[in-house]
Amino acid sequence: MDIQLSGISKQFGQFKALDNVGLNIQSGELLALLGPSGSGKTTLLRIIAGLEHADIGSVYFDGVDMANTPLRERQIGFVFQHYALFKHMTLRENVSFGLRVKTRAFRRSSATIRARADELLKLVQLGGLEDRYPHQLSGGQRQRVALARALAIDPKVLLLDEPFGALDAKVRKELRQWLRDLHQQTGVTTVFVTHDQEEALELADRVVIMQKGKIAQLGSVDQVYEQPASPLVFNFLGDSNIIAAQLQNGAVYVGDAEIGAYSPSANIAVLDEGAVDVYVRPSDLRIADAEQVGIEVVVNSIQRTGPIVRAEVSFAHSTFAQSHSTLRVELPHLHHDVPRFQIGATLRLRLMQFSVFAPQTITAVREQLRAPILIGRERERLAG
Ligand SMILES: Nc1ncnc2c1ncn2[C@@H]1O[C@H](COP(=O)(O)OP(=O)(O)OP(=O)(O)O)[C@@H](O)[C@H]1O
Repeated sequence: MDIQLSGISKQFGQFKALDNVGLNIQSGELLALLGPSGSGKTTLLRIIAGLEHADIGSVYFDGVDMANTPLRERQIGFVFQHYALFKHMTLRENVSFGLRVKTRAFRRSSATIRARADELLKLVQLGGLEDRYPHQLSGGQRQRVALARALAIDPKVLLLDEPFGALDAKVRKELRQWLRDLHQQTGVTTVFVTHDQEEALELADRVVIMQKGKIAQLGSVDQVYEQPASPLVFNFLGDSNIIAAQLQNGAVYVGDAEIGAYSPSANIAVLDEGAVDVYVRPSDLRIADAEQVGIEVVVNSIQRTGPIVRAEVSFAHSTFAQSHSTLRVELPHLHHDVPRFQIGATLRLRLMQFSVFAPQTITAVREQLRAPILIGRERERLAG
């Protein structure tokens, strides 16, 4: 089933939680809603579900306006962060609950319901545990029961609100892969909310990045990662270094070094020549070969954490506007560049991939971020 959201706005008192959101969710798609806390993700999910009403705008399922369709008729499966399983019921009873409470006319026989519950428990890899109670399971197992229960009603849409939010990192990773496989088997249109960009990028077909009640960007995982439409999107999807640069004759310069051509992405207004900010991920910096253009830096520190080597470097030439600041570099520990990252060494770094945006004040950059970042840019703007 496809879902169309058209001009959705929602206000809580004076606060605009959603501001004219339009979105088409394709049938069978796995779509992630990602964004900073308070950006409106859960509100949007609740409006799709019919748990909340939009002040303005409409929700269509397969082209049908849902305005007058109550929640119970929308055939939606939900899973929330805190699995609300019934403690006094076995797993089989939990999963079959939605089928058992249907009105007599729609209820299937006890044997059919039992078989369906057992089949779903097998699907979520809990076959054999049908008679256990929730307290006898791990957190990850309980969350899988919650998913089986949501699937029991043969939902047309599955809405997941931070379904793995309360679980530890390792279990989350396992469940991600598992959810991806499950989605491939069931093909149910699925929308899930997450704070975790890695989770969104790994799981979703497409990602919606929300900012202050609006859609900051919508695209495939590759599109949003490789062609972020704004500094917020870039920062939100991973670590950033920000370097003050110049745009001249279609090329981008850091100091005297031409680091590459300026190729504006389709979704961003073309920038004027002059000062710009270059955004580059620590993992997109490598040592330049002799014939390649590079930015000269000095290695300040090196840290080895498992499979990743992290270095902090500063610009080598004090004439550079960026000379007071540092960049972070990340390399896989077996990478051939690693031995050359010695403290005090002077190296030339190339930017394998970068984005260019209009310069922002540091306050504006910080406001968008959840975590502090290291920034390469001139002092005056640092004060701004
Ligand atoms: N029932 C409500 N009454 C008043 N304000 C609300 C209500 N529900 C949500 N809000 C506000 O609307 C904004 C958006 O909330 P929402 O839960 O949609 O954000 P979110 O992006 O899901 O955030 P988080 O990631 O922290 O869950 C927040 O500022 C929140 O405080």
